Amino acid sequence: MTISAPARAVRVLAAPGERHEEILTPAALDFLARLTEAFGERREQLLKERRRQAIRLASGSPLDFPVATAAVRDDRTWRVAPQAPGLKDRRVEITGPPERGMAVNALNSGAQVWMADFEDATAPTWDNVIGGQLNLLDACQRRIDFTTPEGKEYRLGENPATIMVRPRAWHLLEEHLEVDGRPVPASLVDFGLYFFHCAQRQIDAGYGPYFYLPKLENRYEARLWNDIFVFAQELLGIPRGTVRATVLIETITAAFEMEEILYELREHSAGLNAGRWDYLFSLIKTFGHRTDFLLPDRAKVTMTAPFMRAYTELLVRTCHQRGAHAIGGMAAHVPGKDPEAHHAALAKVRLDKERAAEDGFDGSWVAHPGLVPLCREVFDGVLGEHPHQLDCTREDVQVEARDLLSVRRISGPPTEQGVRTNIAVALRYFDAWLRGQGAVALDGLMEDAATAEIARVQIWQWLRHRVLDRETVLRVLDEELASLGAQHPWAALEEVRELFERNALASELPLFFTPDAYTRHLVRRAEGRS
Ligand SMILES: CC(=O)SCCNC(=O)CCNC(=O)[C@H](O)C(C)(C)COP(=O)(O)OP(=O)(O)OC[C@H]1O[C@@H](n2cnc3c(N)ncnc32)[C@H](O)[C@@H]1OP(=O)(O)O
Ligand SMILES: O=CC(=O)O
Ligand SMILES: [Mg+2]
Repeated sequence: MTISAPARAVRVLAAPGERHEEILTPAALDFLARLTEAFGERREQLLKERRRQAIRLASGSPLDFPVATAAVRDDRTWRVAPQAPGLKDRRVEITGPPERGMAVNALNSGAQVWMADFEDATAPTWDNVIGGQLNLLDACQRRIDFTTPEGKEYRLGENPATIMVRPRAWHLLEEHLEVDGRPVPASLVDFGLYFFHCAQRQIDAGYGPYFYLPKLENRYEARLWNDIFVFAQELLGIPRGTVRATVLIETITAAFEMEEILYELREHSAGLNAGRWDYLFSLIKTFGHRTDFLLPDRAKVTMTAPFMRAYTELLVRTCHQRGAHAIGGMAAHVPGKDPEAHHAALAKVRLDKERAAEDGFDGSWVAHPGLVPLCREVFDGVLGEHPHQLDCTREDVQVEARDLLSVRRISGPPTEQGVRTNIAVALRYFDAWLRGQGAVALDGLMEDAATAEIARVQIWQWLRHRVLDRETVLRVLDEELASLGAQHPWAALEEVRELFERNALASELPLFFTPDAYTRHLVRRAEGRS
């Protein structure tokens, strides 16, 4: 493979780690430089457009299905690309960070797909980012087997799951790589390195380079990804249309452009996924200033709330009308060690998967290998021998803007327990994230960047609407920090407190906690070495 030199070079601003040179090859860095040159500016324009849209919505502009694209929605003839090898049957998809042991466990779990996650489940330390790429490269080459110092063996089995990679979202930067003195967009790093090293290898193995795309806010961001796919395929001599990508519908604005997002990506589309946690976060962030969007304790905002039903049913209908898979999101419960809690968790996950399968979803996410058999059993019950239920076109579903925005029916103030839980979750998650762990089990629930965002924006929203007072928050904050310190004497309590205060107590709500926390705490720059 030859790539002619780009006008500008990538500088690596990190000390060389073990085997990093296998990923950060001159050709791979040139490829990243080309992607950055071609798309960096457009990304910045789109981030500005996000801010403009947020201001319009905050000042009362209505959110509705776009008039400008009515023709795309009305045209019943277009369909997305056919299902690619390894993506026809997606009844169970396991997600998790691309950490080595978890990668082997996920690939062997019996799920059809492993979503290797650089986004919600990964704290983007440099070692996690490059280590994750190494694990993907090793998995593609079937050389990922290893034995731990304690003697535990990890061996890749015969029928591993199909790999889909979720790069970090558009708002994040990778500060250990620079082009022209500026950090490289993290999405381009995660996409680009995996594509560069593994696209051809995956094709040779009978699959392809497959992706999950997080936190898109509109059709223009989908168009940007499509253009990146066309460009990357052309540059590396990979046939156009080989890439497949499933877009997470996990922002409130994207829910109004599901058809358009599929349309923009149609030659590379592998459907949509209902990313419920970021969706709730986005809803609170976008409309947090409005009293009719005051949400109660997180535990009370379930998938049966009418506005969540409208969102998931519209997603299934939209996908199936266009020949695309609809994949259900994540139930937060994970198996526990205590038998009673374990059974209760499994029962809750089962209900969630049953609802998804009956609604017409073609498969669903699980957070843990122990949930794979349950999810498979539920979807087997509905799909049988069929790989999907695309013929369930949900003509019965009619969703209007007000259905997606009808939060008032469940709105209300928090309970004291709800406040404490949010503070505890945010603190414990921040602590784990600062130590390089992007997903944790807390009180039987999977917590990751998306759920931590909900925890801190709910506190912010409740304070803003004066259904919670600052003294209570500060008192509970002290108590929960003390409890965290007692359980984890190594916890970075001052940094955790600061993160919480900056992200939950500021008068202006930070859009995400991750960019600032990353720059302050995770970046470990060394002198540039190239
Ligand atoms: C909102 C969203 O975006 S959802 C998608 C993003 N979030 C995620 O992907 C979270 C995925 N899940 C996880 O990371 C984990 O399940 C956690 C952190 C919640 C819990 O992990 P643990 O505390 O290690 O659970 P537990 O002790 O029960 O694990 C038992 C074994 O299963 C493995 N395991 C647990 N979850 C996974 C997973 N998702 N993938 C692969 N292996 C897993 C563990 O590594 C462990 O393996 P080992 O015995 O070889 O060490
Ligand atoms: O990424 C998934 C979500 O629920 O957020
Ligand atoms: Mg998400």
